[in-house]
Amino acid sequence: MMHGIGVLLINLGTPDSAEPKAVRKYLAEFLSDRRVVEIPQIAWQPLLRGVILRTRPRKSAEAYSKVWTEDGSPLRAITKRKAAALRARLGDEIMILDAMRYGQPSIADGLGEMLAHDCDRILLAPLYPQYCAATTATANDKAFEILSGMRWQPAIRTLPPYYDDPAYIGALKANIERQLAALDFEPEKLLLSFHGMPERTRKLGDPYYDHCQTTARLLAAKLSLPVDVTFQSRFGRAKWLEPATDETIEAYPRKGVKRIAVAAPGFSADCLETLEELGIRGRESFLSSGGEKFALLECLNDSPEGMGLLETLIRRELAGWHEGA
Ligand SMILES: C=CC1=C(C)c2cc3[nH]c(cc4nc(cc5[nH]c(cc1n2)c(C)c5CCC(=O)O)C(CCC(=O)O)=C4C)c(C)c3C=C
Ligand SMILES: [Fe+2]
Ligand SMILES: [Fe+2]
Repeated sequence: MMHGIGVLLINLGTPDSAEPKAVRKYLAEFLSDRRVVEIPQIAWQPLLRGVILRTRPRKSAEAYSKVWTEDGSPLRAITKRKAAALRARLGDEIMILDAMRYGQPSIADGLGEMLAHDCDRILLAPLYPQYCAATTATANDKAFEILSGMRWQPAIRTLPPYYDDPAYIGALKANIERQLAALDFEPEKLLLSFHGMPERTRKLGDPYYDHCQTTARLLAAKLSLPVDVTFQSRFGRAKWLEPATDETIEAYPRKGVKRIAVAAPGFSADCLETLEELGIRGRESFLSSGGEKFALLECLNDSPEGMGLLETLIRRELAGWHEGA
């Protein structure tokens, strides 16, 4: 082999433990990212330090503790499993590592390990199907920030968003249909819930909202049950993308929809936002408002469909770098 090739799978990040102290550290890093909160720092930092970091860590820690596993944070454990499964598919000539934009394992450590193993060509793969500056761009920014200190940089490629890729839509369809077939009831509706962002970010030109709508439209055309699209995880008082997942779920029974399945196609791995917000709080709110049957479907994770997709995407981006790709 003439060139060392590295693939860095990057996901959002997660605290090191479900303790308030670890959650506070994570939130401080996450919410100080100017790509995530687009309020001038002079106005934002006092609010963050004064109010948010005094109250939210305890609340979020409680939520994290409900979904924490033996392998730690679901997001981190699943992303790690994805890397291992991709290694098995691509072979050990290529160095495949997982990293988190916030927290551990860090992008700096991942890149450091690749450079120590003479990788001179590195594919950065932020695992977000829909582009958002608050997720995709900040992951790449972090990697380039680290490279900015190097005299001799590796060559870099970045994985493009894949929100309309037939391989992605096909993987979602297969994964969702497999799970629907295994339910003990027939849902009247499939809710597709995407993570939200401020409406202002959309007005400023971020394509995320349109990417989500395109994914949903292409997927819905391949499924046989009616689909709704909503946005979850609203944070703060500003207007976020609508309609809101929580309000939609609560209103269904009143409108005669009593059996639903919920999927979160924008998340490459299950995490706090799917397992706790949808799977626990969403379920409770649906059932207590008169709903009868509720199922949260798993994300692509390291399922056969999810790994088939990831292998397709990564091989495509390695073309010309790796012969056998
Ligand atoms: C404050 C603004 C936030 C924006 C903008 C935002 C965009 C965004 N986030 C994801 C994916 C994930 N977010 C997760 C957790 C999470 N998100 C925010 C805030 C914003 N997200 C917070 C404060 C948190 C932490 C938990 C909490 O206290 O509520 C996660 C899960 C992390 C985990 O550990 O499991 C994911 C994944 C996307 C795709 C996105 C862009 C639209
Ligand atoms: Fe988020
Ligand atoms: Fe090779």
